[in-house]
Amino acid sequence: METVIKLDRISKEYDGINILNNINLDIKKGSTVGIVGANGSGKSVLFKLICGFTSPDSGQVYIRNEKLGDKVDFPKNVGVFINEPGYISMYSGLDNLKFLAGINNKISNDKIIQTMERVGLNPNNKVKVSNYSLGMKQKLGIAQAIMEDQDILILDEPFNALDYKTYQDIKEIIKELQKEGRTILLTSHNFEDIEQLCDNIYVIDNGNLKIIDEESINIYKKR
Ligand SMILES: Nc1ncnc2c1ncn2[C@@H]1O[C@H](COP(=O)(O)OP(=O)(O)OP(=O)(O)O)[C@@H](O)[C@H]1O
Repeated sequence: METVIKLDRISKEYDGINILNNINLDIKKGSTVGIVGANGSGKSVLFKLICGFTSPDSGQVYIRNEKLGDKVDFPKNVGVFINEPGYISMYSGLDNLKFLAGINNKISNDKIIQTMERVGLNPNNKVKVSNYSLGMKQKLGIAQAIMEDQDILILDEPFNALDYKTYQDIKEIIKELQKEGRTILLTSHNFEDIEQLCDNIYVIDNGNLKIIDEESINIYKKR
């Protein structure tokens, strides 16, 4: 299976502390990979390195065999969901997505509307995003990450602070995206979700990235 994300000996430190220490990672097309680790262990830093939002102190990130920082700083066709995504608060959800879609200008308004409906948002809802509930904002974030049919999805805590119904809805959407063959990188503080959704699970521990195998999985379930 083709490798779509490759981290080659990546190190990153902040304020003299090694957040990621010489890590390697190889993610195959169409797989779902979970990253777990304690608060502050470096999960978001890892995701930001893959999105090109920050650069490593050493090592290389390759997305679809293209080295970041060479010809491209930001990889193409990568959908990113980060916690508390920034929106234009006085715009409606639809207008926010239209604005964001205008950057690449590759999808129609119909596609945006369909994507909103897909994640359970009403495109005709004129409520400003500043008045959206947290769950609505999360759904809008997912819509933005998938609306251009991005084949790589970086989902940092997509289930955070959701009510049960919205949590289930977003989980179902992720399962559909898996069936569509998208490559997904996921974090969650709920190990059960990670276990249920992911083909491979890694933990960041003291700057090291280790795969969680069948033998060690019970240790993490208990945490
Ligand atoms: N821009 C930055 N400047 C300084 N320190 C940073 C920066 N970004 C991240 N860090 C530090 O890197 C460490 C890892 O942060 P990161 O956000 O990746 O943790 P995390 O594993 O995603 O945590 P959580 O589970 O709480 O979301 C933290 O100690 C954080 O303070």
